[in-house]
Amino acid sequence: MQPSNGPMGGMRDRYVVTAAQMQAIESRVFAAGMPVAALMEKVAGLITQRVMAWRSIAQGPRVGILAGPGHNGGDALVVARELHLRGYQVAVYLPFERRKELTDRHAQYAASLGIEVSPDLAPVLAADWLVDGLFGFGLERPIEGALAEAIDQVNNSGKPIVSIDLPSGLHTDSGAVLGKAIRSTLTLCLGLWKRGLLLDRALDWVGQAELIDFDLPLADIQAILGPDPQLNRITAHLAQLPLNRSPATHKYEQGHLLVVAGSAVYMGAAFLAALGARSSGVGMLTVAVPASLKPWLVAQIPEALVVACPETDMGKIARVDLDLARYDAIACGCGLTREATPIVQAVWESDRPLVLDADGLNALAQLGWRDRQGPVVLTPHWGEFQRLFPNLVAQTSDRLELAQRAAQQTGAIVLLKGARTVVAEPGGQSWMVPESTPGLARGGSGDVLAGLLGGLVAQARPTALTDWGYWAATAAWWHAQAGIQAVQDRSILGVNGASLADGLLTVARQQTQALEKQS
Ligand SMILES: NC(=O)C1=CN([C@@H]2O[C@H](COP(=O)(O)OP(=O)(O)OC[C@H]3O[C@@H](n4cnc5c(N)ncnc54)[C@H](O)[C@@H]3O)[C@@H](O)[C@H]2O)[C@@H](O)CC1
Ligand SMILES: Nc1ncnc2c1ncn2[C@@H]1O[C@H](COP(=O)(O)OP(=O)(O)O)[C@@H](O)[C@H]1O
Ligand SMILES: [K+]
Repeated sequence: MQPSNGPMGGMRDRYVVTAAQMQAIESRVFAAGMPVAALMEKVAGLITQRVMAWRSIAQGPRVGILAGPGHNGGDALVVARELHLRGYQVAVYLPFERRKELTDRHAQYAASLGIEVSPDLAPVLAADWLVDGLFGFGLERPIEGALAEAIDQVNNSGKPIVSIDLPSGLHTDSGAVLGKAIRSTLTLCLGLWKRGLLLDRALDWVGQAELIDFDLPLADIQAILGPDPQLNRITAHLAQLPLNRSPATHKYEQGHLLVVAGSAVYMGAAFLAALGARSSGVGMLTVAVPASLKPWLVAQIPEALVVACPETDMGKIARVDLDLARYDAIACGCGLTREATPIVQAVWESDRPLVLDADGLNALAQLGWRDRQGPVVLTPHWGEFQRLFPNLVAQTSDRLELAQRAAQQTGAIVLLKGARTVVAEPGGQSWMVPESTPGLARGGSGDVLAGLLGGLVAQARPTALTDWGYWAATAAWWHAQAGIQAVQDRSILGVNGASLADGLLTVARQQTQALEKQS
């Protein structure tokens, strides 16, 4: 699942940069003596290798190259030259009179080899596949006019497109479309992951994304991002799963999670949260549900201790008569219905670590934020987030920034669910989940995550807030990987509680095997 680009690939894979940070890192490399032209050759050589593996001459002999005025265009022109020398039929679209010097020289040399280089788009549109090297992280202003029309034609051509660094027209930091953008099939991000590529709003443009690791020195990366970067892309390398277990351990040492969930209307939510919790490996699982649900739930998940709570006429939990101090963590909210306020108040008053999801969040939006003794993890989807933080939503649409501001404002860990889930903790650390599947976009997926997260923190018992953020991000990563696994096993239609639970265990096994290989 991980891009494996050299022995250090896994290490660089975790970093996420803005355009300014990338520029600063590259400047250090150039200042240290690496010639710009030499780096361009190296990078374009790696891109060439990758695109040749993607489309061989037999699969697509005619290649159209879109080249811009800056070094993204320079990279593209070197790729054009290399593909030409290897026997592809290459045509270059270069619609800019003014170009950076290095780019200009590559354009000249490509033309001297007999490659068709022109401001005419037609030859490029006749190709089998395209390489987009119009703009990289240097895009400064919206794409308009003739170039915007050309991008429309390219997108409407339906040809497979590989973008160099990022789809031209996407803002490197925000992932927003600046006027017009190329819709890529494959994006080869150069050196370090650009922030904008990992945000939901960019996904329809990015296509499949891969990192081309060109060996940026870790010292230069860390000089700009710090030794312990604020923003991390969470991957298999970072996820410390499954949790260590001492041979002499017993069930209470492995964490005790209380799940408070379910109602007559939303019975399944309690079961799905319990499934997620069970797959986390938690030592003891107690599930508090309305009394009438107990026989059914026990039959579904016999290893859970199911507690029958007094219920209202409508089949909702009336109160939770439990000594909450006994639990290592509480996951509350799945399927409680909108009348969950007294339940949320009760768990809020305990000092136990609390994961609040679904109706727990809706109740919190009604109650308003009050300080609490124990740590809180909020796991909203976009709708719940808007209800909880209308003031923040009015300020920005950047999901990562929103999660960060919400964490700062409340002191909670905020896990904002989406196609690419983001996690932020109040101290400023945040995490982006880089891979997932739209197979997870169906009712119930989030309940499994809430249980999984609860089970994980009940075992890991983090203390520092950064560790809380890390474990929340790990749960989100694990859940997304399980979704990907479930799609592989059961098709995109087959992601459900059972296949997700199976997927969680498969991912845990893969992690164990990867660790064994390393040691
Ligand atoms: N040169 C090197 O050695 C390396 C180059 N890389 C490549 O260099 C790229 C960054 O290069 P640059 O800084 O030259 O930036 P770009 O190639 O992204 O483009 C910047 C150029 O486009 C112009 N421009 C910006 N917005 C425009 C618009 N809307 N309409 C028309 N012109 C516009 C700017 O004035 C500038 O000339 C990276 O994305 C990557 O592809 C590196 O990633 C790897 C190392
Ligand atoms: N398009 C998508 N791609 C990847 N993951 C998705 C997508 N849509 C939803 N998800 C994931 O599925 C889960 C849905 O959770 P949620 O919205 O709470 O649904 P529910 O309450 O019905 O379980 C979240 O973990 C979210 O990140
Ligand atoms: K590009």
